[in-house]
Amino acid sequence: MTTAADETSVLPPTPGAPATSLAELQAREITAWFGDRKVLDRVSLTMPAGGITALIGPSGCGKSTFLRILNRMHELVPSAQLAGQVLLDGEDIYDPAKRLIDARRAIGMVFQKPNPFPAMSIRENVLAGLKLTGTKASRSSKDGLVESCLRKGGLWDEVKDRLDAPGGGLSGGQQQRLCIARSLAIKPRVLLMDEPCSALDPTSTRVIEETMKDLAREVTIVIVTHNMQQAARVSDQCAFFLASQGTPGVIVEHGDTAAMFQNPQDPRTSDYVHGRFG
Ligand SMILES: Nc1ncnc2c1ncn2[C@@H]1O[C@H](COP(=O)(O)OP(=O)(O)OP(=O)(O)O)[C@@H](O)[C@H]1O
Repeated sequence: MTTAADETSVLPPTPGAPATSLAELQAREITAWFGDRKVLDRVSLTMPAGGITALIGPSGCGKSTFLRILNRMHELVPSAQLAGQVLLDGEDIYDPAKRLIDARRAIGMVFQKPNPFPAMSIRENVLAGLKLTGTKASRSSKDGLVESCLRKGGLWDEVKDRLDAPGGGLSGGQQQRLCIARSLAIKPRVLLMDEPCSALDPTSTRVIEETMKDLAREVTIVIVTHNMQQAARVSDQCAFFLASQGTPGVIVEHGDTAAMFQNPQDPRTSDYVHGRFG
């Protein structure tokens, strides 16, 4: 179980630090186990800087596991093991010399179920990452951060007059956008989204999709989705995962989203994207 505290237990950016550049994320030969059960086998994927990569595939093929490996959340599971590399702009986040906290700071995560701190105000939710790490910031810089993150999360206009109202009082779609704003407050270079719209209605889903497209200008996005229309609408590239008959998950095919949907190279991809299984 992942909690909101996991999501925000990261260091805030250094005050006055320059804006970060777009980052490429590269997974190399990732193999993952839970206990002695191998669930991913030598999965490699480059997620381009400033692009939206969608991870698609049937239930149980390892998409969420792969996503959680991308910001070192897999290692929170006691039985979990891993081989391979995850390179953020060429530097392996699993290098023993690297700090876990730096990986979590650079690579944020938004979960399937919106998980704001319900009793905290909207403003406090956005600032939760700063607060948890005890970082001092002036009232005016916090105000600016709250506004910019809520704007980027596509929520500002709806909440600007009630920033002190509890986060738990927002609708599901608004709560998810609040979680996006909260993850942005620590200025991640990559944002991982695990089925972020699966608990939302179609209108909220479209608002989040528009928010994602805007965000991709400044943060690399990787999204797990079961919704093929959503993958087609939002992503630049797709990776199709499959774990056939108890074998570990692999990427069957990946590439430009339009090509994956219109002219897939593998018949299994064609069957999946056209809804013939999964
Ligand atoms: N904490 C865990 N402990 C043991 N096995 C796990 C754990 N989490 C996932 N698994 C197993 O790893 C495999 C991959 O699961 P994962 O959740 O990554 O798949 P998925 O493609 O994201 O599925 P879904 O689309 O249903 O979310 C599955 O067989 C699952 O049962």
